[in-house]
Amino acid sequence: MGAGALGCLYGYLLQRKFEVVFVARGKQFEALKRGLKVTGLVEDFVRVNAVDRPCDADITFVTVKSYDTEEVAKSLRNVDCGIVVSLQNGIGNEEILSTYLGRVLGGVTTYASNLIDYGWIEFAGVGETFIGSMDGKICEDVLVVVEVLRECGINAEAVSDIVRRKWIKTVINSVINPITAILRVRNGAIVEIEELWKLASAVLREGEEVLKAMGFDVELEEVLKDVVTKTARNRSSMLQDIERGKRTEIDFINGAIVRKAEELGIDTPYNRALLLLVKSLEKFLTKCRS
Ligand SMILES: NC(=O)C1=CN([C@@H]2O[C@H](COP(=O)(O)OP(=O)(O)OC[C@H]3O[C@@H](n4cnc5c(N)ncnc54)[C@H](O)[C@@H]3O)[C@@H](O)[C@H]2O)C=CC1
Ligand SMILES: CC(C)(CO)C(=O)C(=O)O
Repeated sequence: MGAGALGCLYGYLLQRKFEVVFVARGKQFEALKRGLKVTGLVEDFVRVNAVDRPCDADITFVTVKSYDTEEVAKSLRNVDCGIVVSLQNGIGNEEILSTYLGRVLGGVTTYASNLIDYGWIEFAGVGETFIGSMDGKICEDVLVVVEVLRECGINAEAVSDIVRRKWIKTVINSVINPITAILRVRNGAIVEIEELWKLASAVLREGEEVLKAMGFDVELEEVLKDVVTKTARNRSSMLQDIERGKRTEIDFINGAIVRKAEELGIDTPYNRALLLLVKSLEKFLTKCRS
């Protein structure tokens, strides 16, 4: 559901063994009717079953941007969508999906894909995929989804701490994504420029404080350094959105941290500033285009 960069990558890998339907829209739907081109780690061109509305399924992987989740959740009510798995970044998607649908699982993936053009993705990185239920139980649905992914050669693991993992990934994204998007730099700049590392550390500390108050006591400095170093040449997804004049997922990343911090009585001035800056940038770019 949402056959963009990540959805097409998962669809491509899953159709090695299973029947997959790619739910797309607009120009992407038109292009996928002709086929899917994959470059990067794999060079391929395959026929795919592309449709422009949801359909019945045993498992539905939700891969739209977070700001489209509610609309998608509503449209999935009209079909039997089976087990629903969010592979999205940010906080709140599973909660939105659960408002409208049953059997919703959370997912965290570090597989990487870029949309080069309509109907064309770059398979940019093999990673890991963690699947879990939001209440922490490793139920039958979790095991089924993990088995399906593994059968297709996707590195997948059933976990009992998906909420914690989602928050950790969100805190890492809350540092890298807005800073790179505002300054229009690649991820590596965060460790290469001393002042940026100072800023990144301050944002990170706020995220860690919120996580601690939630009961997730984690030290993320080494994790942040590792992600930045391994993705040094990347243009973060938020930077790419800003460059394309698209809306970003800031409300579900830094916005989620700010809201949780307010609930817990914690002040997060750096996160608030980044949130306001990226939201201003989105508005400014929209104005420039019109
Ligand atoms: N691209 C990547 O490597 C990774 C992405 N993610 C997360 O996965 C999610 C998706 O990211 P991308 O694939 O990069 O975004 P994307 O923008 O390439 O793909 C989303 C697709 O969903 C489509 N869509 C939205 N509403 C729809 C609807 N109602 N019906 C049909 N199609 C609809 C959009 O047109 C778009 O093609 C985000 O939350 C992102 O943060 C997570 C890990 C890696
Ligand atoms: C890890 C990182 C920052 C890699 O670019 C990412 O997840 C993103 O760009 O959204």
